[in-house]
Amino acid sequence: MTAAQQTGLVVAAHGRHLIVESADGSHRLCHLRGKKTEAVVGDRVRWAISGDEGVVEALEPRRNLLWRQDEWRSKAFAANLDRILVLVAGEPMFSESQLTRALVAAAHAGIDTVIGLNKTDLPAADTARERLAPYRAMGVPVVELALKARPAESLAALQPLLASRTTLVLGPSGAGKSTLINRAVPGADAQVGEISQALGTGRHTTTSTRWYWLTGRNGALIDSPGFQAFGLHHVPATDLASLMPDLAPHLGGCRFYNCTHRHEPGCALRAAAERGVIAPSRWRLYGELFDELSAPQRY
Ligand SMILES: Nc1nc2c(ncn2[C@@H]2O[C@H](COP(=O)(O)OP(=O)(O)OP(=O)(O)O)[C@@H](O)[C@H]2O)c(=O)[nH]1
Ligand SMILES: [Zn+2]
Repeated sequence: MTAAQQTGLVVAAHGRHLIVESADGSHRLCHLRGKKTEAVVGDRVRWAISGDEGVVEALEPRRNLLWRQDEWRSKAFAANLDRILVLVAGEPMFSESQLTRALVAAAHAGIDTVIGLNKTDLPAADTARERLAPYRAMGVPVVELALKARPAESLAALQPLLASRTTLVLGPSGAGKSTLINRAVPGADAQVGEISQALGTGRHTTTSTRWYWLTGRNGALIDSPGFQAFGLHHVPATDLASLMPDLAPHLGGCRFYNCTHRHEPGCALRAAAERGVIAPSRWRLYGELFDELSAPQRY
């Protein structure tokens, strides 16, 4: 590190514009030097003052990086995460495909996941709970929440999971992400306002990812848009089963060592699905995702 360099944490990113937070809590608008580097929220960077702004000169090595890759472009969500909280609800009813994609991407990046079932005050929560049964059974913790109807109780349930960790919050539109941030982060609106102003984006834009400190800096939440098109093209199709905790235990039992578990005879995973050990919805999603990931790329 040269004398002029300082270290900082990326707390917001919008294209090549970043907000970097220094150890004293101050924020500065920074730009990335060079075309090759790409920084995301959660990155630790080295930067130098350049007039009123700053230039990010290097990224510290990342512990992990969650990203999605669609057919046409890849997008990094955030780096150096301890956990991903996937927020879902019965109304609007969550998509099991999106949930599974998020869990596979997290497993691929080596990041723990927890599911938050929000809006448990609504009758549709019963169906949502049933749809989550296979996920509970495979060991993904499911926390029941009613962030608007019973905020204190919900935050108390989340507190042990969020404390002293960096948690990325993902979830479909309407699941309650903003409600969570506003309840868990006093002054979240002010933080957003300050950052949007610095980045020159609209106050309510949802196109950028942001870091929020929890009270006393005892952990942080990262809010990120982009759950809808959760492409997994960075995951090799042949790795998919090993990234699905309900399928993985059956690997190694197939007749063919290179079984794709799609059409081969003597497939141990198919046998498990037929016995009902693997839930029908999960087996169907495996097939859909495998075919998607193994299809020839169109670009
Ligand atoms: N009944 C009920 N409604 C809730 C609960 N939590 C949030 N809501 C409502 O659900 C709606 C969506 O919540 P948001 O927090 O805006 O959801 P979001 O995930 O941020 O959605 P986007 O901003 O579109 O990404 C709002 O009208 C909330 O008031 C809850 O526990 N129970
Ligand atoms: Zn097989």
